[in-house]
Amino acid sequence: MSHGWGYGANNGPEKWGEDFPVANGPRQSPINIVPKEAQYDSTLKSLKLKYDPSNAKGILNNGHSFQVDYEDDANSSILTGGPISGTYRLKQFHFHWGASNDRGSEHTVNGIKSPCELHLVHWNTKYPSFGEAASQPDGLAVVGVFLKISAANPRLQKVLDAFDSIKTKGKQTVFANFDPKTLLPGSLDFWTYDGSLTTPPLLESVSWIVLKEPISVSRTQMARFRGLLFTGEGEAPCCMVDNYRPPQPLKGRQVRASFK
Ligand SMILES: NCCOCCOCCNC(=O)c1ccc(S(N)(=O)=O)cc1
Ligand SMILES: [Zn+2]
Repeated sequence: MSHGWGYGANNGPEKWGEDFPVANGPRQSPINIVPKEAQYDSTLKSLKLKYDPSNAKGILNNGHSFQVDYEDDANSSILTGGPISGTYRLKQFHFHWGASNDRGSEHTVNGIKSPCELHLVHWNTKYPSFGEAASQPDGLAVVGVFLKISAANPRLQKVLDAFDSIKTKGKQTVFANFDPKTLLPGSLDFWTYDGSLTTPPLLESVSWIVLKEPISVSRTQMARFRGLLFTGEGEAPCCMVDNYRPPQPLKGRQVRASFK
């Protein structure tokens, strides 16, 4: 692709392999999760998420999604337990969503898409930085949470209220004092498997931890996600929708479940 990657017909997931050959690698993400084929693993520890709301820095429209960035120069917002060993620091969280409520998530369950999926991105502190960790097979851990259409989710309000300030690509604004733990469902039961970043550079460095229980989002709230733009100020506007990669071949990987 002469132009940058995206989600359009000319630069979307079917084309990413041209610039990023790992797109056809052995541990690509997302995947379709088939609960009946997941193996319950009693040795999996419970997930431990300890977040410091004051680590929240800003919210950015990066032209592919929007992300909330966190201070990661200390072990104050961390993930431990689950399938991982050691301590992983929260770097950012972001979402993927569809143009309509019948699609939008990256992982699917029994082939079913959700309208939206939240990703909380963490990096292994055995490496000096996120960038270093991102190229290591045990470098990253991403917690995925499905959003399903139901009552409005008040926990999303602060994020939604920032959208007017980050409508176009490259815009960012201060986003302080936010605890991502408030975005998690009641149960931390999860599926886990070895995978990759779901956007270029598609690095095969992610321990995926996908929560079984979704959180809610209303139709109106989803409509506000779709008001963001892929495009920059002054460019012909293109709505930020369908920014999801479809499921990739499992290639013999085992999906484990933390629950029976
Ligand atoms: N700059 C040093 C090397 O960095 C390589 C990592 O790529 C940087 C930008 N991408 C990401 O950080 C990044 C993070 C998470 C996900 S996802 N959707 O898999 O959770 C996809 C992409
Ligand atoms: Zn993501």
